[in-house]
Amino acid sequence: MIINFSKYQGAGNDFILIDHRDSELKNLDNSIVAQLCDRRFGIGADGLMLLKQHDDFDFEMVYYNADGNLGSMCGNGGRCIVAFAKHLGIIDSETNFLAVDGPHYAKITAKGNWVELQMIDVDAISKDDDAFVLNTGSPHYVKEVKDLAKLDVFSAGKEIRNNDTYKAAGINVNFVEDKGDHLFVRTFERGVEDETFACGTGVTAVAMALAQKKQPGYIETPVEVLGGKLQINFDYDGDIFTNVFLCGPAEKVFEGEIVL
Ligand SMILES: N[C@@H](CCC[C@H](N)C(=O)O)C(=O)O
Repeated sequence: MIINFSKYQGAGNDFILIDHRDSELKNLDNSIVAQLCDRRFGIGADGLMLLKQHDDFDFEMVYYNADGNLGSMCGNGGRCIVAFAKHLGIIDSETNFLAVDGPHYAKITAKGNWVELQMIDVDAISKDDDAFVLNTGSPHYVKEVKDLAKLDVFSAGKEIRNNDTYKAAGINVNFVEDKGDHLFVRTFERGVEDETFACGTGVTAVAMALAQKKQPGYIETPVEVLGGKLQINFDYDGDIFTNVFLCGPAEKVFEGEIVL
């Protein structure tokens, strides 16, 4: 069986995308996903997505982490699958699609490769010592640090992700340094079990956690990640974050065929 795929990246968070609408591919074994995402024995990616037909939405997004397991919501993956849907001619510049955490609206701006994805509303942020814990479609731990460029994010993130509190369900671990006019964020991702170049639900969680220090209102948060720049916009009334948009580039890198 030959399966066509496209490789996309959003701020360096990279994904294999497969149009599953009339694909011969019925079920995707977890071990095959893990092998395709492997950077030495496969195509290489932080995750894999299937674009599926859906009766009530433009399409459905099914997301697997690089370890082969079905993941929770992936923000950068969501932005990339919107660009993929546009490439396939399924949508024009706006879409409503379904993901694991519910319906999402997104728009592609005139610049072409810039995708603004609406994320779920968030009304709960808890504390773990001096860190914040919240769910933006995926679970996130957010810790402010100094001199983030020098931090060993792999070791520090791995230790938190595997401590007694988080080991069973796992968590994505974000470290943030406030640079004044923007935030610098680095993330150890559950399911990749490594630092990635960007995490969309992660930077969204970071922007919300740090917005608690600000006056309520409409807040725009520019973020620098290892793979580029993202921006998070939302309304914050002091308790709840609504109209949340994750904005950034989503670009096709190459396409090819998988022989299964
Ligand atoms: N890279 C993602 C997050 C993907 C989900 C995550 N690894 C998990 O299952 O916890 C993003 O851009 O949000």
